[in-house]
Amino acid sequence: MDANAGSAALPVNQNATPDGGTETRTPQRRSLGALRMVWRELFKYPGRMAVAGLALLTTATSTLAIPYGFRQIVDQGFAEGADPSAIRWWFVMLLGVVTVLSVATAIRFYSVSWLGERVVADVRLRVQRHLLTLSPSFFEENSPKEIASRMTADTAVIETVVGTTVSVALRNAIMAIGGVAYLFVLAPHLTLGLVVAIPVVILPIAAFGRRLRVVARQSQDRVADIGATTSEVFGALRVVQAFNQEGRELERFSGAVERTFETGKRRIALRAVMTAVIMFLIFGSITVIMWRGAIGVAEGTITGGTIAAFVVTAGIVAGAFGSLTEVYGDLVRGAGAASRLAELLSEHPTISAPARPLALPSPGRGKLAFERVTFRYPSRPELAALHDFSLSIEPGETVAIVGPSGAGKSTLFQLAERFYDPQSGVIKIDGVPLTSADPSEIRRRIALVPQEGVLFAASARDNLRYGNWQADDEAIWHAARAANAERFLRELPQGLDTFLGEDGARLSGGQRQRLAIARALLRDAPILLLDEATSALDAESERLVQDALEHLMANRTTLVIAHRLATVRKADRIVVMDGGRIVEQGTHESLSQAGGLYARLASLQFDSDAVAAFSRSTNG
Ligand SMILES: Nc1ncnc2c1ncn2[C@@H]1O[C@H](COP(=O)(O)OP(=O)(O)OP(=O)(O)O)[C@@H](O)[C@H]1O
Repeated sequence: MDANAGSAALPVNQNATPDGGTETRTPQRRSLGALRMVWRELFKYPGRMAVAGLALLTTATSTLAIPYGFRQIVDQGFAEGADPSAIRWWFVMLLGVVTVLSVATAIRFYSVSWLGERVVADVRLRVQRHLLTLSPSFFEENSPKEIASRMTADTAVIETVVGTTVSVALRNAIMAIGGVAYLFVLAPHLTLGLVVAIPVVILPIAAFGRRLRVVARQSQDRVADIGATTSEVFGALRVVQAFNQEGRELERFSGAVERTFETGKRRIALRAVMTAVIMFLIFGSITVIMWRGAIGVAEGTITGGTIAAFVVTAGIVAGAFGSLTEVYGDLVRGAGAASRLAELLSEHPTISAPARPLALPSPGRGKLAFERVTFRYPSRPELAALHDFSLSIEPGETVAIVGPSGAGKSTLFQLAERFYDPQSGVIKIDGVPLTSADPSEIRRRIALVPQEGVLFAASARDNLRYGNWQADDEAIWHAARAANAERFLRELPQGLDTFLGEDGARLSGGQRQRLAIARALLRDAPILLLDEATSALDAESERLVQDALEHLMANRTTLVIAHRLATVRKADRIVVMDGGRIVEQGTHESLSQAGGLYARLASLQFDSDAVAAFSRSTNG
């Protein structure tokens, strides 16, 4: 995958659910080699693995010791004239084995599951740490939803592999091998018969199991459809009721419910048949063995205890083989999940610091220059978002960028933050080309106020400190005051500790903007990139935001994508862009009078009455 060539899109996740049916796309994905990444994580915990391994061995051997105990008890305990002390001894032994088995099972379960949880935690951390270094362009081409599914569902599959599958595989392999060996010791003839019978029992069960999993999956998908229909209807209940569509929506829902029922019916029918077949095969083979055994007992070639031990061991062996047939499928699913995570890890950041980054002058002056920059987004190589673009902004200057949609205004910000590198030309901060500096240094010189004040699901304090994690409460209140955010912050139920909730749903648009401004104030960077919100605010809120912006822009180099008349009028210079080029430059007065693109845009975009009044006043 070559992210630089703009083809960073990951293959679509085929199936990241832990419950089966993973269809991986490439043969390479089918190989279990992808699980190497998981083993490597696992081997970081050798002590825990040793405990798990020991417990595993103990449970497997003590499980096999149970039929041995049975044999002794039946042959000696139930025999006529048996010695009571011998009986006690064998029962005590059996209880001892059961105790060891129980304790070892608990230890095995805990250590193996611990490893599963730990490995998944480590993988999640590793992937997240890596993803945070990738450029925003990666997330344009790969949906965050898809990546989130890898972080949750795929890692859950890996947890199953480590926490269950591997343990099941090892334990059952030991029990199958040990069990068959013991069976041969007990009754070689019967065992030969059993060796033939096991595949006859196991194969149909495995085949049924696979079919059942597919149908179970379809069943789950239908249930998910019900969920989707429900959330859609209730999410838009006002529209549904306003258009009197309740009846139609119920019909649609009933369709989804009936389809779920039909799939469910197929699943339970299959399960019913499967149960009958399995019961017949299992109990049928036990009956046949017992029958052969009974003949052996009658002929005096075998003891009752041996038969008892044989049946119990055969059950254990059959169960072990049954479990082993499922292991491969689980491992393949795990390998698919691991390779999807490995893909994320192998993604190289397109933007990184040079080996020997140049230091930016300190303290920063705030000069920002674009020199003959031509830039095409990797995903749209045919279109130049900036075309031979040059613009130099002096320290402390405020430049307003105006232009129609798609002119390339936001692209300037993307390049100034070095989220992308241009194909030609250079961008400099304080005379240093961005490609020669450390990206984190560059970004430290910039405060960004996006159009929509982004709020994180955290306290108001942390949302503000996003600008500067070192800021104390005094600095926070100082910034809040300057951003006209103090009053509403003080009125929050727990002040700065108030949780702002996902998407900051508890704040109005204007309040969010002022919070974003306060955050940028705390950042206290020499360069300000301000994307003015287009959302209309009421007059009072608008005034508060404008006033806050003035505080923010003071003594800073400001590049503002302007949507407000007040902003362009205060700017030192207005740059009018179209098609990735500068088409006009000047002040509001000069550009309004020039009658070009700016004058046209201004009359549409800004408050037209105000522009008209302004034009009248300057003309007369
Ligand atoms: N991430 C992207 N990938 C591909 N093309 C993009 C991307 N972002 C913007 N473009 C394209 O680049 C051109 C410039 O876009 P840009 O966002 O800079 O315009 P803008 O002037 O900010 O527009 P608006 O005012 O609508 O936000 C447009 O043609 C746009 O379609």
